[in-house]
Amino acid sequence: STGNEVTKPESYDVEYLTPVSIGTPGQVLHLDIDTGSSDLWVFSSETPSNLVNGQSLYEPAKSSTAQKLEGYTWKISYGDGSSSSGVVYRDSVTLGGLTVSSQAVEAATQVSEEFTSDSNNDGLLGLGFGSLNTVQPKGQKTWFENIMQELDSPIFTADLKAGEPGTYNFGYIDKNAHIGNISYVSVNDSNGYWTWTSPGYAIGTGALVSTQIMGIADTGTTLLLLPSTIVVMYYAQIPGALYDATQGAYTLPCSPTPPDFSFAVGDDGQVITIPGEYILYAAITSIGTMCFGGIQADSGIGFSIFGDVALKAAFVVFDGGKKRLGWASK
Ligand SMILES: Cc1nn(C)c(C)c1CC(=O)Nc1ccccn1
Repeated sequence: STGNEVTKPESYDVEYLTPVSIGTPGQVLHLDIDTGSSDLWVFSSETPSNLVNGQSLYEPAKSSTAQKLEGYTWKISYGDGSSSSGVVYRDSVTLGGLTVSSQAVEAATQVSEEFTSDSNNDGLLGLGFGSLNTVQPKGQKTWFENIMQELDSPIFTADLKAGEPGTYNFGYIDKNAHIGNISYVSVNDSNGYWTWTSPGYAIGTGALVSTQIMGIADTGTTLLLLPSTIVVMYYAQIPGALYDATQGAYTLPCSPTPPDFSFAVGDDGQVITIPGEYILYAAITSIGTMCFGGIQADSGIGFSIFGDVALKAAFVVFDGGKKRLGWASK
C-alpha cells in the first residue's frame, strides 16, 4: 500500500500540521509530524482544561476501539525546553489513508506552556526510531514502524514548502516532486534520530568548504542549527547582522535578502541550496528592521539539526528499510 497527506505550515513556517484520524469513529487532530522524536502524543480529555487553549482533544471514552494500557505512562522533554507527559491508550490511527489498528496513543495529562500557547497544534506524531519512545514500562513503536511492512516500500518522504502546504508520502517516491537525482547517505540510528553527515557547505556563491557536519533530519524543529564556526561565517557576510544576547540568537536586517546557504549531500557532488529568504524569520523590532535568523548555532546539543529551514529546500526520503536518507532538489 501507499499513502499521502497534505501538511500545512503555521505562521512563519514554525511548524507544519497534518490531519490524523484517531479512534472509532475517527477523531481528526492536527499533529506536528516530528522525525526528531518517537512519541505519538495528543491533547486529550485527560488534559487539565487550564492547560488547553483551543486545541482539539482525543477523547478515548468516545472511541469504541480505544483500550487503556493500565499502568503505562510517558514523559518527554524536547531540546527547546518544552515537555509533556501522561497515560497511554491503544487505538486505531489513520494518516494519509493508511491505518494502524493498534497504535500507542499517548494522552497528555500535563503539557508545558509552549504547547498550551500553540493553539493549532493538537500533539506530535514522532517518526524517529522507536528506541527514543518514552513509554514506561515498555517502549512503543512509532506509527511508521507499525505500518512499514504494509507499504510497497519501507520509506516515507517529506516535501515541506515555504509558506504553502507540502506533502508527506508513504511507501513510494513521487518522481514529479523532485528535480534531478536523489542522493542517498547512510543513517546512524544508534541515538534514535535520523543522523547523517554532510561533507560540506557553501555560503552564497562561494566555494564549497569541505568539513563534516553531523546532524539529524528533524521535521519537528523550525530552524537550521549548525556548528557555531559555520554560523559565524554565514552572518559575517551580512552587513548589520549581529548576535543579539537578549534574544540569545543571531539577528539580521530584514532586507536585503541574505545570501543563500548550501549543504553538500553524499559523494556525488549533490548540493541542497537554501534560498536566502528562508533565513529571514519574524521581525524582532517593532520598527521591523531586524529579523530573527533561520540559521542558529547548535551549541550544547551535541549534533546539528537540519530542521524545516533546510528540509523545505529539498525533497527528502526517509528510508526505514535501508536506514538511509535521500536528498534531492525540487
Ligand atoms: C534538540 C534541540 N536542542 N535545541 C536547543 C533545540 C531547539 C532542539 C530541537 C527541539 O527541541 N525540537 C523540538 C521541540 C519541540 C517539539 C519537537 N521538536
